[in-house]
Amino acid sequence: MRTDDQPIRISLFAPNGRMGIAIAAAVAEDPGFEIDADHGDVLVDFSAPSALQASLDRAIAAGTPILVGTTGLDDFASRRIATAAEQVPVLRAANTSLGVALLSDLVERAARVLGPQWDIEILEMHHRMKADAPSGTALALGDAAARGREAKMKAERGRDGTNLKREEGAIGFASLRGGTVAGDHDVIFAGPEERLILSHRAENRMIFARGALAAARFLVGKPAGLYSMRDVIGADEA
Ligand SMILES: NC(=O)C1=CN([C@@H]2O[C@H](COP(=O)(O)OP(=O)(O)OC[C@H]3O[C@@H](n4cnc5c(N)ncnc54)[C@H](OP(=O)(O)O)[C@@H]3O)[C@@H](O)[C@H]2O)C=CC1
Ligand SMILES: O=C(O)C1=N[C@H](C(=O)O)C[C@H](O)C1
Repeated sequence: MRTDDQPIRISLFAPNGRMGIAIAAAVAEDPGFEIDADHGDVLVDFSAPSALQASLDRAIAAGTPILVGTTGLDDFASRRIATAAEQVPVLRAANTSLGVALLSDLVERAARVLGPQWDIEILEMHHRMKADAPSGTALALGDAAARGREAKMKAERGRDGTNLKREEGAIGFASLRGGTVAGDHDVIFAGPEERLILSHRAENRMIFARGALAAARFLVGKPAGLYSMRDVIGADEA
């Protein structure tokens, strides 16, 4: 049994990926953590949708919390996560940066105050190697906006063609890819003759890695359940 003065042991499900390497670097700079491939206090999964069930099974078998940072997950995957969260603590985060956790709260509030007359468009840009589009963060910010409006999400993705007039209440998504961009997100509220733009710029992947460690620290000792980065920063209590 781990005591509070011992480092939190992190098991990386995908240690050789870009995020696996970044998290190992974040652990190396923080004496509060260490890597333990087989006996972690928290399992950290930044991999691919096809690996989700294996990582959830591993956490359940070990009885440890799991951080799921993988994006591109569909509704079926969401149900798998909810089922796993009945047995172990699961924190699902499309974006583990603390800035985006706060942005999600701000977007929800802005959407609530501005109402459906203000159109919402979400623009994201990422590096050329990214597999999924729109980014998980963009979709999660869209969900936050829909919650703020108290409306079901009506997504407009990948516009191309004619007769594309916006559907009332829709949330639009656009994706750019190129270079080494760690992650840019703009949530654009377009109203009559004015725009409000809430933006986040990830300048380096280390922000996701350090946020992942904050999430891991949060998870230690928690009961089974589904958690988010908003729980980590206490956004819903503010
Ligand atoms: N939540 C957040 O803040 C962030 C989330 N992400 C998300 O994290 C995920 C990983 O991103 P990134 O590290 O850049 O991607 P990479 O492609 O660099 O790494 C993915 C890793 O997952 C492994 N992997 C893939 N499929 C499987 C499988 N079926 N079983 C076991 N391991 C597997 C790969 O191993 P191999 O090469 O051997 O196949 C590789 O090591 C993506 O979904 C990305 O969108 C990224 C950044 C931040
Ligand atoms: O693949 C990435 O790199 C990132 N993926 C996450 C996403 O899909 O939102 C988070 C971050 O933007 C970087």
